[in-house]
Amino acid sequence: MINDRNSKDWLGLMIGNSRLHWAFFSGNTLQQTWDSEHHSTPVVEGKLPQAIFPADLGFLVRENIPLYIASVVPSQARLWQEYSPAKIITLEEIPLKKLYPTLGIDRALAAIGAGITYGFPCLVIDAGTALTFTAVDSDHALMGGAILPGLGLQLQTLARKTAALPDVSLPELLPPRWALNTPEAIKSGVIYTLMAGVKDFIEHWWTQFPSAVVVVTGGDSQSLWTYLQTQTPEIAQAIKVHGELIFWGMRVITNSYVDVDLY
Ligand SMILES: Nc1ncnc2c1ncn2[C@@H]1O[C@H](COP(=O)(O)OP(=O)(O)OP(=O)(O)O)[C@@H](O)[C@H]1O
Ligand SMILES: CC(C)(CO)[C@@H](O)C(=O)NCCC(=O)O
Ligand SMILES: [K+]
Repeated sequence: MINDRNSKDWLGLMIGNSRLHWAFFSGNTLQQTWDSEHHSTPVVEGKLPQAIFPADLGFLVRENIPLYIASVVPSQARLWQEYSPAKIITLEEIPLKKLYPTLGIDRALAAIGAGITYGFPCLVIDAGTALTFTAVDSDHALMGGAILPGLGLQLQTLARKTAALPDVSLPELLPPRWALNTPEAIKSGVIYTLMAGVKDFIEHWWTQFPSAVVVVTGGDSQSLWTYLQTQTPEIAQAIKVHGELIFWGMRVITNSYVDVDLY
């Protein structure tokens, strides 16, 4: 029950480049997730701002509730340091091998979340502000990955850095490849080339580890999967979409993760 004040309650906060991603857990059970805007002022000591919570979770404001923070935006993370129950998750705590020091904590958490949920080896594609590939082998070692501008960022950058190109948003469905107007031409160019790249990375991954796990996560994961489903249904059917991978990963490194023998 969400409204029982429970000593096992905790919050997870993933600070991404576009926005904040939140999760409310009771012990191991993920109760609810939501997103909120980046903050501009520091959090007052010991008190979370009401504005971060959806209406039905307002009761959490009054509790000294533990908060686990993972951040890829240092200036945003600093705003939370006065909240004393907060703990920043670092790469050293992630039970994966061969992580390099500047690897994004979001990538490491999503990779461990994917491995624990679906098994190793696994490839995570995070379709967020940036789109990342993060591959982990059967020995739980980082094989490597890649970073490129995400779908939304590609569209925004084109509009911002050119005189004649307008802002366009991601379509729900895969657009026609051969466009006869400017907005459709932008959508086609960005989406078809990004999908070709995604397909190429997945196929390469499968040459390394035939039919191994591929999971798509992040703000644009559902759109990406819908486009793939139209363009290459055989690949879409073979991969998974999971919106909460990072929080699955966070659960592993919090004290409340007690019920599973991980390895
Ligand atoms: N309300 C929203 N605000 C911002 N982006 C949104 C929203 N709804 C969907 N999106 C899509 O999500 C994408 C950003 O993904 P996400 O929210 O995972 O990024 P993020 O906050 O930078 O997190 P990360 O750093 O983990 O990628 C954008 O390209 C956009 O198309
Ligand atoms: C690539 C992003 C921006 C994706 O959110 C983040 O994981 C990050 O800032 N990474 C640091 C660089 C790296 O992962 O190699
Ligand atoms: K930067």
